[in-house]
Amino acid sequence: MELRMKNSIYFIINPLAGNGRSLRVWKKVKAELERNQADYRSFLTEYSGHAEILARQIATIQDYHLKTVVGIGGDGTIHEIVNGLSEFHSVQIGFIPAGSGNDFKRGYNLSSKDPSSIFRRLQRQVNSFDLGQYHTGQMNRFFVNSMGAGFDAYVAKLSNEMELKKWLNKFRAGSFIYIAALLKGLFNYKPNSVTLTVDDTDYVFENVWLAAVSNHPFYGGGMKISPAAKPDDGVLDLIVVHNLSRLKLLLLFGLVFAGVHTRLKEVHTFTARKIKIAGAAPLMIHADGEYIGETPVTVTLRPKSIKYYT
Ligand SMILES: Nc1ncnc2c1ncn2[C@@H]1O[C@H](COP(=O)(O)OP(=O)(O)OP(=O)(O)O)[C@@H](O)[C@H]1O
Repeated sequence: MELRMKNSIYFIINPLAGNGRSLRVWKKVKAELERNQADYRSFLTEYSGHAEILARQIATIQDYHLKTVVGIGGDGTIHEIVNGLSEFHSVQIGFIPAGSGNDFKRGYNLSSKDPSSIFRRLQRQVNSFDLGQYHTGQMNRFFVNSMGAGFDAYVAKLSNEMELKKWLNKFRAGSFIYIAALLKGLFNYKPNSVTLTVDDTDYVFENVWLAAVSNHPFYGGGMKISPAAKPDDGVLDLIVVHNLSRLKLLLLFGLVFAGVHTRLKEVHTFTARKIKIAGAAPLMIHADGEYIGETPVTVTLRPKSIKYYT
């Protein structure tokens, strides 16, 4: 493919996101770009992981000419684009939310009412945000929303595997996927002993359901897991949920949409620049809602190192 063009806008579209919603959105955006005679190129993703490869290829081939890459899709798409561009610090990222969960949109306060307004937004100044980074024995990668160990990773794995997801997406009821997976996981998951190293201090928690590290409040399609988290404050927000019955955990997930679960005595919150999570037995971990492996995992932050148009 011939990619070399000066200062044009590159679009990466996941045609499957939001059960095809992103293609409808792309049609509107394209019409707006053509009305404005914009200099742009576009690529549709063809498989899982393709957005990351495309973003890296575009940035590598374009070198210092590249200014803007815009993703259209869900949280999985922006996760891949950010990972593809993580070493290209001058690239500015735009995103048009068209997925089912859309926590990235909520967390970074992006507008999605009029997708074609992206062209006007791209004329404006970008803002710098913190970028979460996680390291396991095998991986050293980035997250934009949150990552977590334990029950939430288990639920993420279940929800991504659920056939119900496609069906619910048709009715724009994506948030219910997480609720269905959560109910299923609730009966199967066994809490564990976990050691957390928060900056330089060790804490041991028994019967831990989950330890979640966030860059902004939203998780799982609109739940405010870390209500005080801010994507540009230079710290990660950690929440630990332990020592509670299945019934109370269910109650907690009812409270989490309003972000008032942090008042419960079984919920502990921390802020830190570096967090290590290690379970007595390996715990499942997720990054931005995708199951990625097992603990131990170390999470750090690159302050204000990524530029998004909001
Ligand atoms: N052509 C493709 N075929 C199969 N999978 C794809 C393709 N393109 C992208 N994907 C994968 O689709 C997954 C889901 O995409 P994405 O998260 O953007 O949409 P969503 O699940 O509808 O939204 P959200 O994550 O906000 O709920 C991503 O993990 C991505 O890797």
